[in-house]
Amino acid sequence: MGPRFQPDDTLYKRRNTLKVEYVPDEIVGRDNEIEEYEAALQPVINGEYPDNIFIYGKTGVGKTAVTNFLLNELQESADHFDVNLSFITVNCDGLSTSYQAAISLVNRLREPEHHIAETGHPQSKVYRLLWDELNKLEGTVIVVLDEVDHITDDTFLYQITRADNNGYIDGIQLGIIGISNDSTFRERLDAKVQSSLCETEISFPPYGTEELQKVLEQRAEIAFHTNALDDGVIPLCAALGRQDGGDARRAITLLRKAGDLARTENANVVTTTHVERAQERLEAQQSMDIMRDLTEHEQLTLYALTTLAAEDATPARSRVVYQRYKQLCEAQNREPRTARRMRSFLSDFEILNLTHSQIEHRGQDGGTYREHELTRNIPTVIDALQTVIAETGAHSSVVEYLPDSGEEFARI
Ligand SMILES: Nc1ncnc2c1ncn2[C@@H]1O[C@H](COP(=O)(O)OP(=O)(O)OP(=O)(O)O)[C@@H](O)[C@H]1O
Repeated sequence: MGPRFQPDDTLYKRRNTLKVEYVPDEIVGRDNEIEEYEAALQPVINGEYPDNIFIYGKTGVGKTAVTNFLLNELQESADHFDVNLSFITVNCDGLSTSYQAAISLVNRLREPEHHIAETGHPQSKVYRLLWDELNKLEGTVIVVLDEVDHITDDTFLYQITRADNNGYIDGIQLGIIGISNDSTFRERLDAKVQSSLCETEISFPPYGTEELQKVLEQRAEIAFHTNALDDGVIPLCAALGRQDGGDARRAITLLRKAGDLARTENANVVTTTHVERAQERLEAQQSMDIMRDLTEHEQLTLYALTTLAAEDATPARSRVVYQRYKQLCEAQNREPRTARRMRSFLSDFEILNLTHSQIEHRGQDGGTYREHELTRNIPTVIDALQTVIAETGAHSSVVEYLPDSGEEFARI
């Protein structure tokens, strides 16, 4: 018998190009945004002071990909015209304060052996070190702050966007590019910071079906062999990607998952059925993540609705869900939230696509009420809620869905 794992290149030419880390050489379907962005960067090549730029849009709409692409092009043009340019990228994910952001930038500017510790310095020293490092550079310096909304206070942005005005830097032309997928971030900024960071603002809207199709076609050409995909595969991934918020990352992941399913089944081509099944799995995984991230009382509300579903008592009225929720809270010695609050959880579930609700009319008296049901199957929800079920106890209706028929769980 030969080795268990055999190389398989029937479908894929370069599967890695469908991974999130892959940086495309070319950007498709973002012409307008690229045009605006290019205009904002043009001063660099003219030797003029660059504008600070603020890029915003939902997740997966190409903000980072376009930024990397244009900065590479800008660097090439700068080299060509002998313009002195350097750029530094800081991903602010994990940096929650201005202090951490300033230290992180200092360290990005220093060689690893000269990095400073992440804590223990007076704030004034950190900024002094930052200005020292920046002043060692020459020409135009662009600092890219990706996921800038993770920095929760304005000090760092205030300092860095005003460094020149305040006389802290000298001899360099500093431009800041802030990137964010939080639509409320800009409004939360102090007015002064807002006006200096957002000198040029570029919005990246969600991708439409046609644009997603272009992105997917470009990627499929490098990732798959010719004829590895059935004709309907890319249009379907694009249409589903559009429905899921016009997110290119998700559309590309869907294509990869469909390819993987086809490969596992030793199929010679990827078909639309593979895409549909891959979509189902992605949705299940996504809702699983969402449910696990809910707060304790949200989980208890969902648990309550699930027990009703397991008793075949859904769609259930908010009032009925509340009774069950209270019972579960009591079992856990938790003070229940008000009925109104619990109803707001139920509305949120609908937005998250975990439940569906509809308004029913009471008949003669003309009143209305709302009824709720799960959109996910019971075993999936129970699986996601296992921690809260372990803490609360297993309601008799769901015992059969628990591992080992709930042997390990206290009963309610
Ligand atoms: N126009 C495009 N052409 C080719 N690939 C693209 C394009 N737009 C996005 N992508 C790809 O989709 C994925 C997500 O894009 P990107 O990281 O730029 O999104 P983003 O808007 O920065 O999202 P986030 O806010 O979540 O960081 C990346 O793998 C990127 O290569």
